Amino acid sequence: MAEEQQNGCTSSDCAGCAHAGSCSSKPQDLREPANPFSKIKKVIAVVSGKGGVGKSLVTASLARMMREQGFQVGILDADVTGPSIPKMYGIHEKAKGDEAGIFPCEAKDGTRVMSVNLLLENESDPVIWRGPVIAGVVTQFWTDVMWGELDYLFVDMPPGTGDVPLTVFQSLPVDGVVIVTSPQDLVQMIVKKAFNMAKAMNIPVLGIVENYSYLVCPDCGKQISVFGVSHVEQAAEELGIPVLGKMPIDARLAEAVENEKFHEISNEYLKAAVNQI
Ligand SMILES: Nc1ncnc2c1ncn2[C@@H]1O[C@H](COP(=O)(O)OP(=O)(O)OP(=O)(O)O)[C@@H](O)[C@H]1O
Repeated sequence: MAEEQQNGCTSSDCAGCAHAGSCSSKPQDLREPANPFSKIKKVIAVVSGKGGVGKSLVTASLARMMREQGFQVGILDADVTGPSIPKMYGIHEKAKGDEAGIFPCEAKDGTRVMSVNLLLENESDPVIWRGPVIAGVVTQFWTDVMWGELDYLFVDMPPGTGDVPLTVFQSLPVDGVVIVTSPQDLVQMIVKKAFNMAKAMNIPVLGIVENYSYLVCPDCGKQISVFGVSHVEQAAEELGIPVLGKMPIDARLAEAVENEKFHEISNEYLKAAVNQI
């Protein structure tokens, strides 16, 4: 539940309310200040309605793309119970800090990364914390991490619309959201939940990425729709947002993740996203 306002409304209720701006109960600003050693121009959250649709891969692909364009880029791994970003880049060191805050670790391409895995004694230790504690850690990745000067900070969100996405949307100055989906019908309904959450929090949805859209047969080059016909254009039109890309199942991407060499990847399927984010 979002915070109670004076008249019993919640801060997120204002988004669709006819009295927004004219009633006495203004939405509470719950934003946390960034660390004094952070100067971040744009914060982009990558969300998905459900798990396993390739959200982390899309987050890292967008970060790589902007890095290739010469921008200073960071990734805040808010997927605290299933962190995958450090391993994708082959980062296994521990993050260091001093009294001013924590330093993000740097990938081989210069991308700055912060993840709970960089703070755990042993990176295979499970995180068995309750929602509010996890949400608190994610907020600290904003307030306590010295990101330095960044053009883009990408936030890899946990799947769904739970505690952490709510905290990120309320506590960080998120400039836009990218939604990742897969072609199944069921997931399209789940996409609307992610879309509606961003809308309720007054955060622009920059577009949608469909993953696992097809597979190219290595012998004949035919595109096979493994998970059924794509409905992403239709869903995007309905929601009034652009399609930022359709990604096939591509062994090259999976290998880069497996071999911890994502800093060498160029994900050409998301080229259209450069001008949208
Ligand atoms: N287009 C693709 N081609 C090949 N492999 C892919 C593709 N997309 C994702 N994968 C692989 O699928 C697995 C799941 O992807 P990823 O971790 O990005 O999903 P996620 O949505 O972030 O998962 P979670 O919900 O657990 O956070 C990873 O091993 C990733 O390398």
